[in-house]
Amino acid sequence: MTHSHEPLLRVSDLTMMYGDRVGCRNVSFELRPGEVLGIVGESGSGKSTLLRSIAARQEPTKGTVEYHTRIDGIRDVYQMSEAQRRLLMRTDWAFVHQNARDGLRMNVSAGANIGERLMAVGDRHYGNIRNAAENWLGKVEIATERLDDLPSTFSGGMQQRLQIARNLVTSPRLVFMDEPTGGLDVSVQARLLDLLRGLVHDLNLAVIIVTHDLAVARLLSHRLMVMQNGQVIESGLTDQVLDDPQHAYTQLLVSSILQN
Ligand SMILES: Nc1ncnc2c1ncn2[C@@H]1O[C@H](COP(=O)(O)OP(=O)(O)OP(=O)(O)O)[C@@H](O)[C@H]1O
Repeated sequence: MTHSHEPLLRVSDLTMMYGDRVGCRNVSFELRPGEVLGIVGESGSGKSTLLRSIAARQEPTKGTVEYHTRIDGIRDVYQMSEAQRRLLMRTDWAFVHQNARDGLRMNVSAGANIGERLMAVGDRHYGNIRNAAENWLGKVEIATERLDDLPSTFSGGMQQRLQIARNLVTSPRLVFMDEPTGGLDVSVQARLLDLLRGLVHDLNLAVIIVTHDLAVARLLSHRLMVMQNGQVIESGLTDQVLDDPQHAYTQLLVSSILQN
């Protein structure tokens, strides 16, 4: 069991180069259980590169990502075997994509999308799996009578909520989110944000969320990292960073939002 004073995740000196081009450079931070970290910055600043490198989706050029696993204690995720890393990614970790289609299987039912992740961790009891799927549809505010429908018959907001249910059914402790409300109508975004905030709080999830939307960052994150040209130029408590930005770039980012 992880004690709350121990970090769940430790990222040290993470650098990702694409040839000569910097994706992200020298990023270090720790994340505790239940903590929500927002990564903000303009397009091309390295947010997605950093997220992918932390989430074991793209091996960095340099640096380490250590995670406090339930079974083996602290492990460097890039030193794990492929099988161990895959297991981690579909049990204790989750990844919510901006485009729900990237995180769902569109040719199987909503219920199967949720159940599949449970089966991947060894659950074989059909009744239990169906109950869990129904339960999770309810939690993400989708009518349970839609259990056997294909995700392609869902609205964009419903697909995103289904993706969240599929991700959370295995009770992960760390969730990566890449612009989870991007591409949705403003009213749909607000409802989704509300739902996410409730789930993150109720399930005590640690989250790393990439967003270019400072309002989303403010609502969900405890702490913020501001990126520019692949580097973290400012970090701190969300309210501190947004209300009293120290770096000129952060000041510009905050004031440009306020003017809109
Ligand atoms: N697969 C790739 N190959 C080469 N260069 C890449 C690749 N992915 C990203 N980059 C470069 O790395 C830098 C950071 O890009 P990244 O996509 O991480 O930024 P971002 O902040 O997530 O941007 P956005 O908000 O537009 O998604 C950019 O200069 C980009 O051109």
